[in-house]
Amino acid sequence: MSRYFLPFYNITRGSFKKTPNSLLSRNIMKSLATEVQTKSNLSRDFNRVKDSTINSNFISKYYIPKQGEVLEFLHRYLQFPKSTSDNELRRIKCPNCRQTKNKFYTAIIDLKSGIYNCKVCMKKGCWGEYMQLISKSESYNIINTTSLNMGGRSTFSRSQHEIEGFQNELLNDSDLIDKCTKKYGISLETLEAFKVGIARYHNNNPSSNVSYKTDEMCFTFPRTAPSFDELKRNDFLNTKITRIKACSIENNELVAFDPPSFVTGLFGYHLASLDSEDIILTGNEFDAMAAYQETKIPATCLPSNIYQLPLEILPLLERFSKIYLWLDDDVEGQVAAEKFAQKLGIDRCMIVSTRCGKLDGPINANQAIATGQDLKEILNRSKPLQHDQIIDFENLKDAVYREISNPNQARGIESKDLPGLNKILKGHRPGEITIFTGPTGTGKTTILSQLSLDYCKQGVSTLWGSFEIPNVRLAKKMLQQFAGKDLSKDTTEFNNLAERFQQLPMYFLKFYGSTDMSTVTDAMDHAIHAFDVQHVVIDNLQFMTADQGRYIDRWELHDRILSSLRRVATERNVHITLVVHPRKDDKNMLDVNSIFGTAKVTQEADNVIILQKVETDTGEIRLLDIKKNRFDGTLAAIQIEFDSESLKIKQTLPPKIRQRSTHSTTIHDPKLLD
Ligand SMILES: Nc1ncnc2c1ncn2[C@@H]1O[C@H](COP(=O)(O)OP(=O)(O)OP(=O)(O)O)[C@@H](O)[C@H]1O
Repeated sequence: MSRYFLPFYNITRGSFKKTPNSLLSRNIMKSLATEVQTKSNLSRDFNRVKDSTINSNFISKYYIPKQGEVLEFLHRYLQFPKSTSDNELRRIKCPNCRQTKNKFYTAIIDLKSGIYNCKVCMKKGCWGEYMQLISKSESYNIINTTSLNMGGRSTFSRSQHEIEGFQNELLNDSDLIDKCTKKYGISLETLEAFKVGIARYHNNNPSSNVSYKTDEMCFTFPRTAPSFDELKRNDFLNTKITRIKACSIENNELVAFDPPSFVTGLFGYHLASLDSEDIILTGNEFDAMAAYQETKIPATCLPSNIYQLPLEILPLLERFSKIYLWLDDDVEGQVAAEKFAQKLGIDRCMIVSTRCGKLDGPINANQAIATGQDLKEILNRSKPLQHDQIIDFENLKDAVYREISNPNQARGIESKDLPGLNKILKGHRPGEITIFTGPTGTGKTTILSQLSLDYCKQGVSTLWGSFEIPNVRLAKKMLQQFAGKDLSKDTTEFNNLAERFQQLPMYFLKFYGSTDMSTVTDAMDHAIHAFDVQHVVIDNLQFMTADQGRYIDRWELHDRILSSLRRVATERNVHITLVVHPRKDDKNMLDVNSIFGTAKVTQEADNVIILQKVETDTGEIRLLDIKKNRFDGTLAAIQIEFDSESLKIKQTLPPKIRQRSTHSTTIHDPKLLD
């Protein structure tokens, strides 16, 4: 039966209704007529991102600017908007017209929607288009580990023929299919529809320490993407398998991606025919299958294991007028859902809360199906994200409950390498600024490299701005820390390690040495949009601003930079770690007043960490000394030891944490140094 004879469902009004036959055929003709158009738009958007480099700045046409965003952007990109009689409108230079003396400021932009139109060329455009035309993507200069030549195979490890056979392997294993039905509630038909299979793969999950040398039997979840190169029927969306995600059947920590380098594609994308208006986006494959099985709405999941919606995926979702974001109903899941809704356009996104207010309800679609819930009902109770405005407690209640019931997630990501740090700072939270200082050459970069890697392995997408040491040297240091040993003594493991390392959401700014802050801010903004960056490390303020501030005082320049970083941290909800050198004084121990700059530097910071180098009778020791902690005020120091094999620090055992009063002027009790 052709898909056009399937009943049309209308769930926008919260109910499933069969469409009458006459209307149905009209709808069919209409959708057939628009399909060719939809397909060519999809092809154009898809190819634009696929063929471009990592600098691409694709912005969804559904994206809605936040309050004040349009004006701020116009000022930042020196567009000098002119006022009009209407307070909501500004006259601007048209980004499409060729400008001549007589033709200036020919366009009008709406400050709320960002929609612009030009009275000379008659071009009308949305805010996303305007931003793309004005901000030059080449200037972003961001690279990932693949661009650093640390491996990066982007072709399959198996032949196309073998990959196509994975599905049959599963179909022949009735015990496993039985298990899927009993354990996950997923039927054979659903497994077949999503082309799920089985095959042996070795682990390349960077966050697990499990051996990656032996192959394990895994479920294979293919990612599919449109294929435009064949001259087939134009009313049909051809797709092809672009990447396989393999998850061990026995151990869910074991995950492999084939090819390891990112390739555009989504799980179950082939199930969304060209006339599909709606799609469900879930956290993982079993959630997507559960949602599709019960609601019959095409469903897909995030491409990797973390809350990241890469830029390359956005064009694939442009054709849907409604996107249900069905992520885990906890703090991390709902924060990610809100972020993705902004990126995809809040007016077409519905946020699904699986618990539907029930405190002990299921957390995701897979748990919901396993516990016999009505998934259609859960979907019907989804809500749109509110536009920026004042909200009452009723609207905040669910979020407050999620924070109370998930205190660990609310405290932030904990360091696995330095448990003592968690006892003091409690975790690494978005929206904060950490100032990190210490005497020259004592290991600031080394420690931040280790800590950022620690958080990144747990899914925190990270952007490094290394203005002092070249990216290749920093990445080499990080890879050694990732391996936990000196790779120069035995290079045989390099390829395997690089394959796992490049799965990390780790990005590097290509800027080096003195760089204008507005250029850095643009790149940061872009990385937050494109790679869902949650942690930015800037090493260091002095190198980034060297030779700048000729016309203003250097300290004033630093103050302005701190204000601008504060804005990014708060508005974009990212953690910014900034290395600031101390003033040149020869005091043995440093304190907050030793940090270079005015008091504003430490005032703007939520956390201040000082790497102390202390001479004792028994030799020199190093401490990580937390001097400011806005989260709960705990101040203490931990003693650390450096291992030159792994280039990592560890806390000396047993942890010697000494609580100190915030107002104490005593720096350290010498007994700490035993
Ligand atoms: N805790 C430590 N103890 C001893 N040596 C260390 C320690 N941490 C790092 N090192 C080594 O010291 C050297 C300098 O380290 P690193 O570049 O991290 O210091 P830094 O404080 O960032 O330097 P700078 O002040 O120049 O920015 C490196 O060779 C590194 O391997």
